[in-house]
Amino acid sequence: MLSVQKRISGAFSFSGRAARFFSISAVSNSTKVAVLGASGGIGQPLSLLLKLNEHIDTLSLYDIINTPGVAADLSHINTKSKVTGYIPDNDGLKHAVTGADVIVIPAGVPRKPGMTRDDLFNVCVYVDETNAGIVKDLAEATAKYAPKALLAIISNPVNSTLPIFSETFKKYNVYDPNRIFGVTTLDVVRASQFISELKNTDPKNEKITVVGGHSGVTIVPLLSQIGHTFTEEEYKILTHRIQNGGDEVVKAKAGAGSATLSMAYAASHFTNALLRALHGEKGVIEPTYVKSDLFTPDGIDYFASNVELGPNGIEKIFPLGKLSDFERELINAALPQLKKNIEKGVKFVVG
Ligand SMILES: NC(=O)c1ccc[n+]([C@@H]2O[C@H](COP(=O)([O-])OP(=O)(O)OC[C@H]3O[C@@H](n4cnc5c(N)ncnc54)[C@H](O)[C@@H]3O)[C@@H](O)[C@H]2O)c1
Ligand SMILES: O=C(O)C[C@H](O)C(=O)O
Repeated sequence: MLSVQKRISGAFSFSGRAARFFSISAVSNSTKVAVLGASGGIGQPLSLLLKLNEHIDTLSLYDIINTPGVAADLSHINTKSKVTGYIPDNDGLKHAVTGADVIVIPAGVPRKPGMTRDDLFNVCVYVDETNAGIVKDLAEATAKYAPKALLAIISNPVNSTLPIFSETFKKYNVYDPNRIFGVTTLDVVRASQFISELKNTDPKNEKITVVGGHSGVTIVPLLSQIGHTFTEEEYKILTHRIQNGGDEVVKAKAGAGSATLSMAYAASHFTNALLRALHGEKGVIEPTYVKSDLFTPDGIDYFASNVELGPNGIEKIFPLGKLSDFERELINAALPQLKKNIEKGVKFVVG
């Protein structure tokens, strides 16, 4: 775990006549990141990107299949982190998460054409496992063996899987809402790319906040806040494309899954933001789906908005800021759907 203070005694020899001895104090940057679902379409490229991350000392890969091979392959890359692969045998999940500072979770089945993300909640793919069941099992293990880790949940439907994590942690009396994040970064990445295509700009300069949740109408890009002028038609087209970016990929992959490479990039970006904050960087702000009071009066306990990250997770949740009439309508359309998705996740654990 990070922040273990180590006292290091070292001998530094100088060439020539003098040889001097020093004793120094240093913070051990022993940072462990675990990926659960590491052999999958997202898990593998994400693990590759994390292998390149200088903040990470130990990369722990867990999946029900193939992780020894993925870990062996990645371990030949000449970056500093040590890679270990675990499968369920021999308490693999326990060992994979124990001591982790950050746990990233892309475990679960992806959509096929014609499905909604919500359909993934109940679809049985792995014998008798659904995404809801997979996430609950992983939440239980995490609550038992790594309750202090920062958690980044990618598994769909994110609007419901985050509440499953929260309710499971409550059952184990280890719930800290500041440490559990639903990853909505792909919506932000897409928004920036789609805007740059329309405006012929460099996407890296297109910073956009996407709020709400992570499915269809619950994805609300705040296009009025970015300093471009759009026609009403452009507003509608862009918003529709950002809300349905996932469907674009699912359709193009024609039954072979959903976004994996762009998602790995997005998850790597978000994980890096968590790590930067863990390592003491100030002012790290990312849109993410979290336990939030912004819409509590509407009966909604989770909402994505800009969040400032710190060493213990959420430092501050920012309000949405000034909205256009169009965006207010989008939020109004998002709330009932989000409420249903959240209730479904809570019910799955609480009954
Ligand atoms: N949040 C987002 O923006 C976003 C974006 C893209 C995909 N997703 C979601 O991410 C999930 C994974 O997508 P994918 O394309 O990588 O799917 P995939 O089928 O390629 O990979 C999923 C992996 O999870 C593993 N797995 C299954 N049960 C497990 C368990 N109990 N413990 C550990 N691992 C387990 C599988 O063995 C597989 O390797 C899907 O639910 C998908 O909808 C979310
Ligand atoms: O669309 C999906 O099912 C996967 C993911 O949520 C996405 O936005 O690409």
